[in-house]
Amino acid sequence: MAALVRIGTRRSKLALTQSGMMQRAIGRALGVADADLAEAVPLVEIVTTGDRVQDRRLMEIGGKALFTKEIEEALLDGRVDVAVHSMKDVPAEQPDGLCIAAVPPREDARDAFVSEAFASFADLPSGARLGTASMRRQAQALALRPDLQIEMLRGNVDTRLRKLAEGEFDAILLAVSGLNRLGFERAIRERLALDDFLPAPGQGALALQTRADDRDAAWVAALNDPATALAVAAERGAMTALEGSCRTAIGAYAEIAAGRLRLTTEMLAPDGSARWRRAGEIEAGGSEQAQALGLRLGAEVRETAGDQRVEP
Ligand SMILES: NCc1[nH]cc(CCC(=O)O)c1CC(=O)O
Repeated sequence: MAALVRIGTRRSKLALTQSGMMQRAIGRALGVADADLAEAVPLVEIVTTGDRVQDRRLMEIGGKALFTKEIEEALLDGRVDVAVHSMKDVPAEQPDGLCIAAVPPREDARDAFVSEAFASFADLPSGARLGTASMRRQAQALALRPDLQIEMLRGNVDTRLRKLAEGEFDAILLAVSGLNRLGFERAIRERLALDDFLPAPGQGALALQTRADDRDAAWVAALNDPATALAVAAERGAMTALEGSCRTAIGAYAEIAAGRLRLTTEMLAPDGSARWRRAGEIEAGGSEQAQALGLRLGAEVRETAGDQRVEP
């Protein structure tokens, strides 16, 4: 049987797990039998610059776009037909010829507190070593607990859990969604309140990226969850207005309740000493209005916060 849809994927366990989930979903949408899945909807592994360069040079040479560049080239060349990304790693702008064609239902958007010795964030003793590479998590943790010692924690989810087990940190923060998908939910000691740790824009959601021509293909449309797509459009609108990058501490979270789309977005000083937050809601409708809500609230935050970027 010939390949119907080829999925380009990074090789990290999380990427392979997420791509495998979407492989099964695309197979179902196409009516492919389980036995034919690997041939009809193959996973094509691609190593990205972001995977090769695992140190602080990454921020200097271009940040999160480096996790998607080689996969986008494969899409544009026609070597693969779809890529599955963690939404929060997808830059604001799509390259010419590509689009985010579907946003599947979201996992838990919250951050997880992971620790061997301590049951919750509040239980951390004064001066405890908290591992994270995220400006946002650093600033939000320090806003609540300026006494903590934030330490750089890089690598994929397995590497981060290993470094915790080796005793380099008293606790680390990771996305609940990644841990759940990888089957590590037992590592989670606490799911942190959305209000304290407002998630990264798109956290917990996936993005199905295709060539612009495939935007309306039936197998793509079947995977889209309109409520998640709307929430993510609002969060990413805020991200755009806030010029979010690895060098800024920003958060955005939206959800639909009783037909209304409610967005909260914030920027923090990197040391957690100040926090600028806005919330607003509109009737849930089109993704353009959702994005406009994000752009408006994000611009308001940006206006009051000023430039809170950290120089590389
Ligand atoms: N930047 C790393 C990254 N990109 C996506 C996820 C998984 C969470 C998700 O689905 O948003 C993670 C790991 C983490 O933050 O713990």
